[in-house]
Amino acid sequence: MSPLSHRPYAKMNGIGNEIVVLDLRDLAHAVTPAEARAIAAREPFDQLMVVQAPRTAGTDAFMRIYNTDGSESGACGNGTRCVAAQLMPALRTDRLTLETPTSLVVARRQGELFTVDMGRPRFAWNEIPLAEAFPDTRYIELQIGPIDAPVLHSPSAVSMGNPHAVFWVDRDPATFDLGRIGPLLENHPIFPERANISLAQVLDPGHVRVRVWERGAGLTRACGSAACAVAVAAARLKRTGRTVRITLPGGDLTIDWRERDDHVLMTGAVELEHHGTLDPAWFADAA
Ligand SMILES: N[C@@H](CCC[C@H](N)C(=O)O)C(=O)O
Repeated sequence: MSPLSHRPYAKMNGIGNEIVVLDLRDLAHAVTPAEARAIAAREPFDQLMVVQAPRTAGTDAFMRIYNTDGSESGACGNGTRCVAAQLMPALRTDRLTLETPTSLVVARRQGELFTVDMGRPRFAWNEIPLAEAFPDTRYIELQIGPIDAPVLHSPSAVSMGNPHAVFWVDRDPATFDLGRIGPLLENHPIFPERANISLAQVLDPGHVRVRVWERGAGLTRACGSAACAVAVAAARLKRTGRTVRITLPGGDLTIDWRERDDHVLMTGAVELEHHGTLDPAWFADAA
């Protein structure tokens, strides 16, 4: 029987980003991609946040992030807020330091809102990563559609601990068929580790409307790291200031790209949908 059998989980969302939080702090088990996919098939999520016992002094927990397709991500802003909402009451704190395989993330609570320090954005082509050297990633050479009338072109590329491409559009992102275009761009050879794809419409210097196709998960109602990527890319292009409201289909996030230390802070709400228990039958084919 899978060690995950009968484990309780929390189904949550971060402004519509569907998140399952699985607390395995008392169980030494590395969730496999097949197990993540098995859970996604019965309790659909955009990300599965697996919380494990802390590995480093000064941290509160270790965390791994799985997409619907079983792949792992280096960052998940909305999921981190959900993990914070689950752990903070039990640990009797409003501030947590969470370790992932690639970074340390600090989360704070202020009333109903959770702020996650997503760290520093990275803009170098090989850190995003891109398959070719681009000296300036504010716009990269990439387009889809007819060569003389592309549907989308010249995205900004950013790493927020995971790869993002941001296409600037001048009408409501909902009017694009992102469900069709998203997979083509996610898997474009220019992104050797695939990419999260955002369409962003700057409404004014303090407000951007965004729609996201997530790597490994598809169309989503929200993506926190994409909101951060859009905010820093827009500020780099001087299209916005460093503090912006990002409106996603599921709701709003406030992103503050702090001048003092270059860190990106993401603030928003979370919602608990229900609690559940992992059924042993789900893992019958996930060995
Ligand atoms: N929804 C997340 C980002 C999820 C990770 C992404 N699909 C990837 O593979 O990088 C967020 O809120 O940041």
